[in-house]
Amino acid sequence: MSEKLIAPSILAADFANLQRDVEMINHSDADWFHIDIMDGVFVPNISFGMPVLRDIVKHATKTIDVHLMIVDPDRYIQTFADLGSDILTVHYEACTHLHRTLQAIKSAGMKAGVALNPHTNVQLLEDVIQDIDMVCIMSVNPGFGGQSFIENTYAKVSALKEMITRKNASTLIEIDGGVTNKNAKKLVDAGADVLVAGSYVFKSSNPITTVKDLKSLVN
Ligand SMILES: O=C(CO)[C@@H](O)[C@H](O)COP(=O)(O)O
Repeated sequence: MSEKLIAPSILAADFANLQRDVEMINHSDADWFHIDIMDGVFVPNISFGMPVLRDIVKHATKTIDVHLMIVDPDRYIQTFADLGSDILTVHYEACTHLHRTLQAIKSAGMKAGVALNPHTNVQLLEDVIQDIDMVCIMSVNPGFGGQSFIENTYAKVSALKEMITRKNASTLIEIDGGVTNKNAKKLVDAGADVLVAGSYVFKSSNPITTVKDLKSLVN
């Protein structure tokens, strides 16, 4: 079984102590930085943009996993590559020409991810799954941290895993929203490879221990 990865979501960090929180992730057992970019149009919230990402990248020593919750993401693919994103995830619901967008992300030197809102059926990816490096299944409605996990996610993960295996693809499955020690093992057992955790890590009394425990729970 391949190693399961933990990606703390910077959205739940203390933005007045951002360098401290970035260094904390550097020194933890976490694998990736998960960075949420929200435009206030695709989702009803605005997070932060390029200058903040640039400064995170300056201090981060791990993979930069950027999740774009924005309309018309094609406009910014090269910008996020230049800023140092390793993985760029766009929303299925925001892309008219998803195949073209995936090609553009890869041509810019990044891994290409596709995020699915809770209402979006995984079967819609059947014809492009071999072109996708990672599918991010949203287990909350995107836009805010600290929401409750949607239970139907387990069934989506199993269905997607079945498709990936059947198509002989090497796509990773990432889960984003409401991840805690209560659902992590069940998600991995269903086929998840990467767990994004925001509030559960940053609002805990000892984030380093929380990440360590989460990591060992799923490996
Ligand atoms: O994309 C999002 C929210 O839209 C997530 O990345 C959240 O940041 C996860 O936060 P928690 O649910 O773990 O607090």
